[in-house]
Amino acid sequence: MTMTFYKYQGTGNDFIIVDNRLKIINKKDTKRIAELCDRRFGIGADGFILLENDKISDFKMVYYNADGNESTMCGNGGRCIAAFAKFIGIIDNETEFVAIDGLHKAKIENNNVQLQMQDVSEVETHANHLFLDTGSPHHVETVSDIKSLDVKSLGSKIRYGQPYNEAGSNVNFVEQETADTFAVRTYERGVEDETLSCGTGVTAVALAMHANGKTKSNSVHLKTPGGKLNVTFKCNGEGYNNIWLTGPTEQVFKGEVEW
Ligand SMILES: N[C@@H](CCC[C@H](N)C(=O)O)C(=O)O
Repeated sequence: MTMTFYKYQGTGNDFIIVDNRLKIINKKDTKRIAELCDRRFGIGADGFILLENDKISDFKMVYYNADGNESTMCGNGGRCIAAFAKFIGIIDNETEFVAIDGLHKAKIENNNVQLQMQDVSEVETHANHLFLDTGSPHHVETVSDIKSLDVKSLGSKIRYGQPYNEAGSNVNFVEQETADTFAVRTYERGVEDETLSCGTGVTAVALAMHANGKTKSNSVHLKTPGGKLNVTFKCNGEGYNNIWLTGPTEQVFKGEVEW
């Protein structure tokens, strides 16, 4: 069967997106998803996303990591699928859709997409890092000289180490630049490498840096290797709500491939 796909990127985090409203895809074929995400033998992407019908919201987002396994929430993918939903005409400039972690609102202005993230009830503070779940699990560690860090090797040790083990965590390294600006590099589980940007990752970094007092601002700028993102939020004592992730998205190309 020939499948039409669209390639999107959000600050360099790239995705294959397929309109699966007519249920054309056999979702159990995770081997084929991994092949399509392969950067040498396939289309190449950090993740594979299906847009499906939903009974209570505008559409459903189903997210797979580049390894072919369905995973938890993807923030940049959520921003890209909102732009795609507008492109195929099922929404206008505002939407509410469902993903694995629940309902998300999104607002689109030209190529810029704002995505509301789930509330975060707890930020765990440990001796050398913070840990929180922003729809996906994130380890956050402050470093100096972030540019020269070997993110793949350090990230993979943490991702497979205690207490995360096989289930794993995404790993974010962060260096403060100004009172409300942080440089971030992320090792993504399921890609098993550094990606150019991670939406749930920068959301985790913004909240963690507020929780540990490194910033007092509730509008935090995050500089990733793939571009700039912004996270705004309200602090409600222990946790955070009204969390919005904002940044650019782009449709890179459309293609056809055998499924
Ligand atoms: N790129 C994503 C995160 C995708 C999920 C992650 N790899 C995991 O398995 O936890 C983002 O933009 O949030």
